[in-house]
Amino acid sequence: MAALDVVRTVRERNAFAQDVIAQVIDKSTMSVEDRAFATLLALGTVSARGTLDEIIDRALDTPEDIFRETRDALQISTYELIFLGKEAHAAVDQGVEMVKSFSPGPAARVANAVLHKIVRLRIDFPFGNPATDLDALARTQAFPTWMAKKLMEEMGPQAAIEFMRASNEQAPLYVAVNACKVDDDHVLKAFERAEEEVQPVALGDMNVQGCLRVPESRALLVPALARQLDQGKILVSDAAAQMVAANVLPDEKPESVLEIGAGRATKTILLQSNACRKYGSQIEEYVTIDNHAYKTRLLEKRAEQYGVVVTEAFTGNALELDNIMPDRMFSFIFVDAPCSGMGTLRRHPEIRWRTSEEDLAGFVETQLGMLKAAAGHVAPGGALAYSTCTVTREENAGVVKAFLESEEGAGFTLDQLCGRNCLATRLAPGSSDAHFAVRFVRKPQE
Ligand SMILES: C[S@@+](CC[C@H](N)C(=O)[O-])C[C@H]1O[C@@H](n2cnc3c(N)ncnc32)[C@H](O)[C@@H]1O
Repeated sequence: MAALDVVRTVRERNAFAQDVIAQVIDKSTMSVEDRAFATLLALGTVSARGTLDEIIDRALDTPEDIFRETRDALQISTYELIFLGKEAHAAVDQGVEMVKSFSPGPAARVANAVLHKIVRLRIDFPFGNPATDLDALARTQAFPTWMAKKLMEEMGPQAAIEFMRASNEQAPLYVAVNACKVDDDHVLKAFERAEEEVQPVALGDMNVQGCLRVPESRALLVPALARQLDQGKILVSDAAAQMVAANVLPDEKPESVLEIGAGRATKTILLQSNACRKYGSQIEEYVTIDNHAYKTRLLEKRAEQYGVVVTEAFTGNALELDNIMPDRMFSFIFVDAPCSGMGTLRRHPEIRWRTSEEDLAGFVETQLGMLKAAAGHVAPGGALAYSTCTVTREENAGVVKAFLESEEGAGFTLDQLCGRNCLATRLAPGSSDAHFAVRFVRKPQE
């Protein structure tokens, strides 16, 4: 029933599944095992929603007549039948019980009939040959066809299939040691005392300093470790975000930083923590901007919790930077751009079916607009970094190229990050999300 609550709330409020899970499942009194299963079911159902709807529609004469609540419950049972291979009777009975919990009459009879039909349809899934039929291939991975096609075109078939498979896995849990408050040893000892395992993290050939993998997510419920979180000593964050934050800062400590798209402060905390590691202290003038007031409020609260210096937190449209902070220059600007988020589908399962191919052009316009708006505020000799958590060519290399070819980008050159033109992590089972970052430098005499 908890999974049903999540699926329904995500749909009704257009909410993020992880936020709803945090409220509905993480705060419940269910056992650790029940919570883990409800989370798996909720995340799986939300991420496969479009494919599940298609299967449900195949089992209905008039798909538009079914109540939305009934469909939510059917999606969960269909997910169990098709993707978890659950035994037919158990999945049907459970689905009918779920529907009865809010509508005991005809809706439960409809659910029973539909689920029996889906049991019969199951043998034909994915309704085509995945080797030759893209729709069938997309169904096997519960991806929208346009997304599967795009991944195949950009990555090649094998890498695309691996990427889609990995997107359906459970995301690993990582924490960052907040060097603004403690050193790594302090946190390692806390885990040791709590008898919980943590592992250092390397992505490819790079160690990510202060990044720890926590194999058992329940470890963070242990009071002593939960306290480390409450006290802002550790931060839950994907390893790729940590890797970007560890490597985009310039070699010399910047006098002032502007973070564009600062959201809820995750990168703010990571960047200031890495400033402590790299320069021995936080950046004294640290300004942020995001276009959502509620995120700015949260940013200020979290900055305080994590002991992180934020000198000014603006709410506003970064495309209009010239009006918001005219003539103001920064030695380093970090653009954490809004993007399609396709490198984070494990953590944000709703993205898959909420994003359309047409949305990509809108993201590119904003990303390029942010870089162009930021360009005039980078001090001569200063640096400008650009980061996304996606894998599409147009949002990553495409935006970089378009910026360098633009009038605003003409005064910049692409810098090296760890000896390469860009940082790009790959999504793989048991590893980090896929993030992308580059850094430009403004020519001194510009
Ligand atoms: C990738 S998210 C940033 C995540 C954030 N840096 C963090 O680590 O928590 C991109 C952010 O850009 C913000 N954003 C989108 N369009 C914007 C705009 N035109 N001006 C300012 N911020 C914008 C979004 O609200 C979102 O928080």
